Amino acid sequence: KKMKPLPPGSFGLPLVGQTLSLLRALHANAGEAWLTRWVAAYGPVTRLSFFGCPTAMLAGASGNKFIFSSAALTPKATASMSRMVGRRTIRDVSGDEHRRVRAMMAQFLRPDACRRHVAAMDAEVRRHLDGGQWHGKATVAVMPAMKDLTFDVMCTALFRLGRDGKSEAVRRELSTEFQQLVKGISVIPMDLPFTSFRKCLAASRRGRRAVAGIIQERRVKLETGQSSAADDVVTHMIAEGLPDEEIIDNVMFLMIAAHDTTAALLTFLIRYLDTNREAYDKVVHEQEEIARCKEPDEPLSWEDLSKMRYTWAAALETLRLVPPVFSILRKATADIEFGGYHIPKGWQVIQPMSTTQWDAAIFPEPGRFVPERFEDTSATPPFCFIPFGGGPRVCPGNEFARVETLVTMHYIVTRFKWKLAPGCDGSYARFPMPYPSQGLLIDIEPR
Ligand code: HEM
Repeated sequence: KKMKPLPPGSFGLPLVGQTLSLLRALHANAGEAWLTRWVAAYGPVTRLSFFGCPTAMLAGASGNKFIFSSAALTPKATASMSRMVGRRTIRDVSGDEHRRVRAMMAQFLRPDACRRHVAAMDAEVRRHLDGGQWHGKATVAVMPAMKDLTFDVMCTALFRLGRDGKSEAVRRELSTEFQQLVKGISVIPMDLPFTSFRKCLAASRRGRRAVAGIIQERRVKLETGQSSAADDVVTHMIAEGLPDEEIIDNVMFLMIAAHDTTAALLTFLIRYLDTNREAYDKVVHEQEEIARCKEPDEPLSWEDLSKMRYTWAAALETLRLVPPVFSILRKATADIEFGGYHIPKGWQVIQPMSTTQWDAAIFPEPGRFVPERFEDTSATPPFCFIPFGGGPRVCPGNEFARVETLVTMHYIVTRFKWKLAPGCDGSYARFPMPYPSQGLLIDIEPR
């Protein structure tokens, strides 16, 4: 059988390839334009070189379908990510082992589990908005505030960290170390004295020690009958016999996956609602209707969340425009063929979400914020809207993120009015997570 040709494109300069050019575009929030130019020049299946690795880039819905279903593609973590969280996470295992670890997490992320998290999330969100970062403040830096909030929601709902003196100290320690170590994911992994990467590695080591302490404490409780496997994800993994090093790696990964992404979604939703008053008014109306039917201080219920259809449509539109995860990255474990081209074993395969989510043929006027597009999600063509990925690796935390987003937006919208602070233009850069300039400064006033 005659071998198909390699995809068209260029590997650019040795080692550097297109890495600096694309990273520069992402930092200038021009990544989508860069990709559009590349696809226009070479087509929907192309080759390029990224971080010194030959890479096939797929654009379009059929590429998405392929990347989510091919058994010859496995998730690939960047070297920086592996150094920060470890090499035995859910992303590093496949087949039965992957299904086993995923099931352990899903136990606490499925809709029925999320239903049980609503009360804890509600209390945590109120605690934040009543606390020093929002209450009584004239100006808020949204992204840092949202990172703090989503980190605490995750610690409370998923890891059952309490608020007593010792647990509070562990929480703050983890928060400090994670704020530092997430920066290490987006830098070149050069472990040299005085580099920012080395500082992040030190934070990662301290974070791991703190997680190891939690495992030790949970094991004692489990063995002495003070807790059960159903209590929290760490105890569950211990009861399932996962080795400690794997529990640490998975907890490190979960801690990043569970808070940074949702913080970005909330931040950009607040930004888009500020500049789209019609959508803002509809969200306010929906949330006030819910608040009107409740006693003061009565927590939100699962049923209340089901009434927040427009607010969730606005969140989905935000995920279309600014997906927190920029692209799906895989590695070919065997030679593969796609779209008439040969992709050799060992190559990276990358699928940037914007190639469908910003395609005017799929989402007319793609730069406009139109939540109505998602009022009926069945109208979206398959494999075109993929902020949570797809296939067997689809994000298992999507329901957790939905519930957390809706609870948070309910209290922000019903308690505050906001507008971008003078001097804050709402622009953002990608590292590759989107980060707004000045953390998105808003002026707030109580409603
Ligand atoms: C707006 C919020 C979120 C977005 C946009 C998001 C997006 C994603 C994406 C794109 C993937 C990769 C899928 C792939 O490679 O095919 C993923 C994987 C994952 N996410 Fe999320 N995520 C979010 C929130 C969460 C939350 C809240 C959690 C946990 C509480 C979570 C846990 C995970 C895990 C464990 C994986 C790995 C799944 C696997 O490999 O089987 N995510 N997420």
